[in-house]
Amino acid sequence: MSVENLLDFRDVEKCPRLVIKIGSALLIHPDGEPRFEWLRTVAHEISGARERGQEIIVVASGSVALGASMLELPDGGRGTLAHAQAAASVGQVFLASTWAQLLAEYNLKAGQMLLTLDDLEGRSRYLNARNTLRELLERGAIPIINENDTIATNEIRFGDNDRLAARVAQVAGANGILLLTDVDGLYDKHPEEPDAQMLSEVRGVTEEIHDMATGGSGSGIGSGGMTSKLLAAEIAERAGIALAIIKGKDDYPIGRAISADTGTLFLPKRDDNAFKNWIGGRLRFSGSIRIDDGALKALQNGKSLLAAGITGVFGDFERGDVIAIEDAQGRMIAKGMIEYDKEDCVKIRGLRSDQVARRLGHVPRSAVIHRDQMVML
Ligand SMILES: Nc1ncnc2c1ncn2[C@@H]1O[C@H](COP(=O)(O)OP(=O)(O)O)[C@@H](O)[C@H]1O
Ligand SMILES: N[C@@H](CCC(=O)OP(=O)(O)O)C(=O)O
Repeated sequence: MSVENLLDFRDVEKCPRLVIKIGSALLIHPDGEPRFEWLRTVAHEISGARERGQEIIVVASGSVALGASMLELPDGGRGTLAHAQAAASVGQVFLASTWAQLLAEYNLKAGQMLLTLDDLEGRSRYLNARNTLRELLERGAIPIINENDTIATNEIRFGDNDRLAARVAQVAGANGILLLTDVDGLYDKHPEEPDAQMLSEVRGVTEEIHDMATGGSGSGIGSGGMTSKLLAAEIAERAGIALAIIKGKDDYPIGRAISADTGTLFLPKRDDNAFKNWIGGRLRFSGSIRIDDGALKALQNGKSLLAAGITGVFGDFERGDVIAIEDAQGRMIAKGMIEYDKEDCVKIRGLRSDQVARRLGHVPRSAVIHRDQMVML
């Protein structure tokens, strides 16, 4: 299962989970008015994807540009950090409600997540983001993600929604990322230069590729320019996720670019199971969990590990550590990222889910180790 050409981004088998990033320049006219009708065509495409069974996550820029126009701030709100933060605060309310309204026309629910890149670095916040994304997707909602610009500092200036999209894709275990922007793809030099040529495929974001990006945003509405898209492509490449830069200006932009096969596709280095590869590659564990025969059978059938099947807890570990799973005879049968620390595991071993809630006094994660975060040996 991996994306090898642009057409595959629409293929639910090859790309069951897709991140779509929409740049500010697409969302807003130069006079600051939102492009509602255009956005409705994107909502239509998202609903079509959901109907095909594809899970969609949206990374939506535009809060600063929208808020700047609403607050009548100069320089698109990017003159000072205080302006950008105030603009983002006002613009985000509008941005999120616009998405909610347009998706509702297709009977879809929007779930807002405001993140900073830092949120995805720390282990427990990473896990929280991962679980929220998973829950939203399982319930058929569309996560609408933006930077938490009212507190972010560097990100708001450098337009890191491109990198945020790549990190979100990694956290969500997505198979593909589409960066929709106001240019048809990556050109070998600034697209306004007369002999500039578009690249249709990139294997490896080398120095030479980075050198092709010049300056910041072309429109002056966005902020990252091609530079931040290439940084995103590098993250995606390493994470084993295919990424494409496509033109998003026209109505129904995704279908249009994909059927015409125009855009720049960045091929991933490995297959799309980078997270499991990472777990599978772990050689040292801070602890282990012993399970009974019933749980062993469940795991062999692709299920998650529940507290009820745990018979022993060894070593010392924190939530988010990769630990070993042993069968009743003490043979290591799997590795996985654990959702509880050692102390809680001891408290809940052998308990049914309703008993776990009572024992810990809070609503727990349904699984002790989720199947997406487990590798059988
Ligand atoms: N080599 C290049 N190929 C394509 N676009 C480039 C290149 N170098 C700089 N750019 C500029 O990057 C812009 C896209 O970035 P940006 O305006 O930040 O869009 P978005 O708001 O979608 O993130 C293009 O409009 C273009 O002017
Ligand atoms: N988070 C900011 C946008 C940051 C950003 O990456 O912008 P863009 O280059 O237009 O995708 C906002 O909502 O205005």
